Amino acid sequence: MSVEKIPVQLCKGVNGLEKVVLKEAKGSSAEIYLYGGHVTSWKNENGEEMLFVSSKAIFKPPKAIRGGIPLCFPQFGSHGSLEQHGFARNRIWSIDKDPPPLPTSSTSKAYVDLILKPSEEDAKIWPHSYEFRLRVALGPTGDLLLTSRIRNTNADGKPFSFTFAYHTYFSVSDISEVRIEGLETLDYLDNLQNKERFTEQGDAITFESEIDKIYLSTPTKIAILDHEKKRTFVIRKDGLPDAVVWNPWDRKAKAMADFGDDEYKYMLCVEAAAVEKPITLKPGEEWKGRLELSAVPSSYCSGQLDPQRVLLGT
Ligand SMILES: O=P(O)(O)OC[C@H]1O[C@H](O)[C@H](O)[C@@H](O)[C@@H]1O
Repeated sequence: MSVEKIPVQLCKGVNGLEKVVLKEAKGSSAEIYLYGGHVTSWKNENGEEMLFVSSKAIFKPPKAIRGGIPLCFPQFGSHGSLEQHGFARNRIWSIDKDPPPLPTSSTSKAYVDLILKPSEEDAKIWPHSYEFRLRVALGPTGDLLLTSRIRNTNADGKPFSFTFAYHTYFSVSDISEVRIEGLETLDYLDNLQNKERFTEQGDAITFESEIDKIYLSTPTKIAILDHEKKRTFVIRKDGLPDAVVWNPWDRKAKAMADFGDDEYKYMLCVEAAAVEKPITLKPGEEWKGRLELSAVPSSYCSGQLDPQRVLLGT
């Protein structure tokens, strides 16, 4: 079904960096910087900000913006020879004026298509040709939809492999009042223990110290319950089997120049990712990774919310 697209507004953001503003008819909005193809804002129809961006975020290349949804490609973390999280989040993307059609069930009218291709410099550090197309869309109920399409365009017949994450920083009212449903009993690699493999215990994940875990082969849906705000973020993902959970806590927060000392209390990263099993593409092949974020009211007080309903619901 073709829907008439709302024209994209391009304007100047922090430090004069260009950004796209998306507005959906019922009032939800999003902002995406061409620097990094980086979503830095997602507001619901009441204008409430759902994502966390540090008050000390630098908004100046080559440093990635601290917060929002950094794109980790072609490498997640230090799982490889490239710089931490690869380089897609440190490059200037372009608006893709004539993208290949993207079959989607969404009736979204507010969306933008961005594209990143390697520069000659990039080819020196990662000797491959690719087209990375990102569509950011607002759904009719204010959901935020990200679709990444990465195609191998190598002319030399060479395949390439990569790891990937949507490194989402969620805004939370108080990290000690947050829990994650959907990752119970899963295996994970603990970045705080030399990436050793462990098995998660059987109930919701809560937070009282630094956490940096890559949960493996997770369900499609994960719920993040914010008790104080009575709000549940629901993550739906496709093509991204893993999920990274990260909060730096106080010591690491103090060590990050672009992060406030106490900001760890107000954020939580739950990152839809493909890390354990790198994705390999032959020339001409394309990978698609989808992320759908929604924020639903959760009558969570005294455990009334039935997380299974949230996770198993439609
Ligand atoms: O500071 P950055 O390069 O953005 O990385 C921030 C964090 O990203 C991920 O969550 C990794 O699992 C963490 O180990 C890392 O500290």
